[in-house]
Amino acid sequence: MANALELTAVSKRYGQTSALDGVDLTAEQGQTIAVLGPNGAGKSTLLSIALGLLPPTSGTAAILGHPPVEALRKGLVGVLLQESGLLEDVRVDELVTATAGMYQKPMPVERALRAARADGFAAQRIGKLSGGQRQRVRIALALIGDPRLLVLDEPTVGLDVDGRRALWQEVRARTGEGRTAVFATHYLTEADDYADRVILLAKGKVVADGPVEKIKELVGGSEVHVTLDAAEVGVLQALPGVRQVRVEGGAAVLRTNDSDATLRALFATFADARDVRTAGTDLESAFVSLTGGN
Ligand SMILES: Nc1ncnc2c1ncn2[C@@H]1O[C@H](COP(=O)(O)OP(=O)(O)OP(=O)(O)O)[C@@H](O)[C@H]1O
Repeated sequence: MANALELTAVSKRYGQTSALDGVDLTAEQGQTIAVLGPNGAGKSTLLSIALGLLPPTSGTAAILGHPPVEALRKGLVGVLLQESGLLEDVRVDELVTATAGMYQKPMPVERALRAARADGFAAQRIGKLSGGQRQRVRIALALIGDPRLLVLDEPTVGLDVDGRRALWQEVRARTGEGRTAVFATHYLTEADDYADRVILLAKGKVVADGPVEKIKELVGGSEVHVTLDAAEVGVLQALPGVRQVRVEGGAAVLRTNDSDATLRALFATFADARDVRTAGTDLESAFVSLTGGN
């Protein structure tokens, strides 16, 4: 069975900027994959190259065994890009119906509208819609071809709770049937809740790739959060067990292999240590640690 998506040694340069640097990615059919990374990490560039919308400087991309442009032409892919333009003067149902006509085996228009929670304003002109309603229309357009692969760039931006829940319900139903979804997001909880696998990008490189649990394990240990009036990072770094220190507002966050030893030394060294709490590694901490704290 062909992979849903395969990127091999993909690099993209814009002048001096290296947007992607030797990225390999293989997505099997039936997976839901989240692409995470700080602003400018290369997520949109990766998705655009995967879709054949942007040529790589080097490397290759394939969708279900086809060159991306051919896969798009065959209607195998549904796409939602950030803030893509929509025709303003047509009704929502007219636009979705016209788009359905471009696919060989589209899903019924009503079903796509319902799945995207756009059925309540199907007769409205697009020009009159709110930002979140427009995003629902983009989702309906991504779904209408009943594609084997969905590629979604920050799909839940601007969506309310109901819209988000509906989207993930649809994605789950589709991957349950062996279809594939790849989405970029800044919402780590979405990756945690809905992705089988996370690809973590930083400065154009894949810094981690695997199930959410594996990504958390990569960082390992636990964290001690503490408020101090004044403390030098170097002193905190030297406490027993501590592997990494970062400062968040007035609090210091110590990543440690031995939270008991760290806590004992912390209280012995700093009389003003307060608001102390410890936590296991969550995806956010792993993200910060693996992407260099951006
Ligand atoms: N058309 C372009 N011309 C020049 N540089 C670009 C262009 N598009 C992207 N870049 C640069 O490539 C890098 C990756 O950008 P990209 O948009 O892929 O990041 P991203 O991870 O999607 O960011 P965000 O989270 O902000 O959406 C950035 O340094 C960006 O400035």
